[in-house]
Amino acid sequence: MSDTVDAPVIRADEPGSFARSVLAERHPALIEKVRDAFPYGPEQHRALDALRDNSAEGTIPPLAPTAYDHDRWEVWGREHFGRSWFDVPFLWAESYFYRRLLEAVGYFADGPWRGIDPFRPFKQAELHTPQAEAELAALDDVLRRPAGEQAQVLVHGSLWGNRADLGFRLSATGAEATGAATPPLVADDAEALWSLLPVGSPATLCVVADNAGRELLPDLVLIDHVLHHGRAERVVLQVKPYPYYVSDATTEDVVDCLRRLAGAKGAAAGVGGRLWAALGDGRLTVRAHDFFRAPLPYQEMPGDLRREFAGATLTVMKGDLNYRRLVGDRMWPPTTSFADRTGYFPGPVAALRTLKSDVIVGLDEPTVATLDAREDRWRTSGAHALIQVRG
Ligand SMILES: O=P(O)(O)OC[C@H]1O[C@](O)(CO)[C@@H](O)[C@@H]1O
Repeated sequence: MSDTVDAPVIRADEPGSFARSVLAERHPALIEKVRDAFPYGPEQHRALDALRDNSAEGTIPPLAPTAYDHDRWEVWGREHFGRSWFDVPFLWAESYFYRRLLEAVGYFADGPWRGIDPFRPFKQAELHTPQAEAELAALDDVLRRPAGEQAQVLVHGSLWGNRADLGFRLSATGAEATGAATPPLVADDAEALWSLLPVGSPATLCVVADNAGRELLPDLVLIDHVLHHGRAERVVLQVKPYPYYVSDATTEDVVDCLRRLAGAKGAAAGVGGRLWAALGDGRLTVRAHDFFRAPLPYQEMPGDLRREFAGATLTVMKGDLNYRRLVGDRMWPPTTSFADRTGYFPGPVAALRTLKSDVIVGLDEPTVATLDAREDRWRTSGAHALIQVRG
């Protein structure tokens, strides 16, 4: 690890970079989308204007001393307050932007808007699109196939479901946005993943969720498969403790997805019913550890979370943000070993991720050469995906 540990931390200081486009283009667009989705009052409009102006040109302000979780952000932000949003680590800047956005809409304040998820309308809409309907209907066929085939299809469903996040679609176009074809994976350790969960083993699977809506539905179907076919005795689903990165799943989103499944027709309803029962008898647990909304890499996870991961037979990290936090949000040479980068992780870990930011490790030379030769934006377009495992 030592030869690559100095890979540059990703920041948005370079005009034209992906990180810059997220802060300078996606964030203002998101503010307007949230503003339009709710009948907010003048105070919230003023706060949203202030956030829009500040995050475009200003320096990063600390939270007010009376703010919810002020003390924690004082520590997390010590080195960054007073600097430009573009000069601090990209991971930190995005995370703090979402914290400020919640503040602007009154999420933490006493009053009627307390606890109202500003992204909920978008997440809910996703559950009722024709695509979601078709994906649920397709389960009638998929769940009749042999178990091994189901496993293969469902892990890919969960993987490509990650392409569906709203933040990404705020700027993606064409195939990137609609999620048309799915090319071969740039790394595919699916076999290693399933070998860690043999049928009949008393495994505990931990799934660190990413997006709600059209990603969480296939995640839940995959979890049902694992429990139903005896590949794990217990599953822990980790979600965010509050709304984050537009579409990240919270407990409320899990409940919405379970209701959607249970209320569907055919095989999907069976999945919903089994998962509902699994929550009732403790085979499935939902947790929302506070660290999941920290602007930090997993290498800095607290002891209780470390122990929790250590107790799992396998932890599956879903999505791009979890990948950045898992391997470190740096410009690693793409052939850097995934096993080395995740060597600190306290147990076997798998990443299921579509490529939506600059970070990438664990590729072989020929794959990198082919991608570089064919596409300018293969790291960020969302058109490619990977399954990587460290056993
Ligand atoms: O939902 P995912 O897969 O974690 O993707 C989130 C990604 O979207 C972005 O926030 C950009 O919108 C990336 O910076 C981030 O890694």
